[in-house]
Amino acid sequence: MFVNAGGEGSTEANCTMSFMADSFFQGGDAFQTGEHIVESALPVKREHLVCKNCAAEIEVTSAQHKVMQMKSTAKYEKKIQELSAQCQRKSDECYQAWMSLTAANEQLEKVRMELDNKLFQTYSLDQTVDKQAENLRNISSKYECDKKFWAVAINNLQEKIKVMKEEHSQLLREAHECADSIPDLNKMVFAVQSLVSQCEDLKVKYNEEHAKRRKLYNLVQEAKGANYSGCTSRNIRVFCRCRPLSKTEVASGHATVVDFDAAKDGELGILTGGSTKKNFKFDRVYTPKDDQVDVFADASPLVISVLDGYNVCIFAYGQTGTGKTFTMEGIEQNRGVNYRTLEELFRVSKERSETFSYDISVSVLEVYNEQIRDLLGASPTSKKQWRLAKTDVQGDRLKEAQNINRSLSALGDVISALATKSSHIPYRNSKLTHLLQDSLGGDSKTLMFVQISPSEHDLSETLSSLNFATRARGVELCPAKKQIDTSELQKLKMMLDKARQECRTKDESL
Ligand SMILES: Nc1ncnc2c1ncn2[C@@H]1O[C@H](COP(=O)(O)OP(=O)(O)OP(=O)(O)O)[C@@H](O)[C@H]1O
Repeated sequence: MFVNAGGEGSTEANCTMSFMADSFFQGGDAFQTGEHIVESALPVKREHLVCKNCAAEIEVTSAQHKVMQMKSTAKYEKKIQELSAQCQRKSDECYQAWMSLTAANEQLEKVRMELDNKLFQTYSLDQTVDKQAENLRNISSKYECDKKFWAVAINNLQEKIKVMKEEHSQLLREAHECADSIPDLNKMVFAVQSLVSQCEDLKVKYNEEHAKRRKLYNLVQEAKGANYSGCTSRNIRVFCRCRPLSKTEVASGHATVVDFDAAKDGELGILTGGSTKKNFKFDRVYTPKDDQVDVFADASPLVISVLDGYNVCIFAYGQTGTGKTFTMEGIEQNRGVNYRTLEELFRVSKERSETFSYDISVSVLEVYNEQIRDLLGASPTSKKQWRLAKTDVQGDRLKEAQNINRSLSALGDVISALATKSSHIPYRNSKLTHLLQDSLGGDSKTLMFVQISPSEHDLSETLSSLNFATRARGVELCPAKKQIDTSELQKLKMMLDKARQECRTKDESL
């Protein structure tokens, strides 16, 4: 039996075993070719081995088997050593290779990152380039549009210039023709200049005539005032107005104490008790039946005086509840003097707008307890506080009455001083007279409405008001001697008509 440990084996069918060294067993020098293992004659323990090639069972002794195993083990150990050394070498090589591979990978990674950066930069640059290209395209298309627009504009302008040049030449031709057709242009210019200066003269004369007319008109107005009072120089006119009996007064059966029989002549009588009657005379007397239109018809000439440059003052005086507000302010459906005066001012100033220009401003003031308040400039809150101040303070009624009396007595003093032509007029004694300084006396005109109640219950107040009004009307100012006769009035009227006629002629010639 043979153990074929590798290549070809020989076949022997005896008990002698011949082990051929096999090149397969490297380092297997324990098995020399031709080496024989002889069995001893002693009975030995035998073991069976199985051929790996042919699966034949081989019988060997234990010693043989041991030798075989030892040799084989040595051989394998040597082989293992060689393989371990080889393995170590390969491991080292692997390690070296791995190290260089890692380095290469790192290098590669770096290169890859650089490449990414470059790519990113390239991408950004691409985008910038795209944007720039887009901008360029926009600019270029705008430029194209502008170019077209300006080309059209230039064409139009060229056309216009052409037309203008033609017109210019046409005008030049016409100018030459005109110059040829007017032999003496200088003479015409001179004539026009002299006409202009004549016109200027006429304007000056017109203004002079207008001023004269204004003076004459004023004289007539004063003369009219004199008609009622018999005086020429009076500048305070007094209109008396009596309100109707109120519903309460009628219901309470109050009797009327005012007699209006001679009201048309500016006279009224007050029944003071029994058959006694006290008479008063004013420039006008209005009965309860006279309305706002009647009242303003008489007041409106003063408006003309304002526009002629006079200071004018219109005020209402009288006991509480007698109609001062009604006369001055009126009610919404039936406006009083204030509104109608402003309306008239604007109407006349518009009528005169070609000759004169007027600046009109309005202020509304309240004089209360010797304090002046601008009603147009006041805010609603302060107005409310003002009203509270009027009513809340203790003893305010007394103070109010004292102040009203002070104002009225100061007004009376001013009027007296004016009437007596005193060198000192006490305007500063009250806020009211101070405020009215420019409108009382001097070249100013004053109209006072004295308001009265018809009721017998107000008799004493009515008499007091009428007495004050009579004083104010300036009895002392116009002594009876200074009466104007009708012939003088007639003369003034004729002068006024003449001036008017002259003005009209001048107007027409202008
Ligand atoms: N001529 C008139 N015709 C009809 N009603 C009148 C006339 N005058 C005054 N009244 C009425 O009499 C009342 C009192 O008038 P008004 O308020 O004008 O008086 P006043 O003098 O201003 O009062 P106060 O001094 O208290 O302010 C009002 O209701 C008003 O409408």
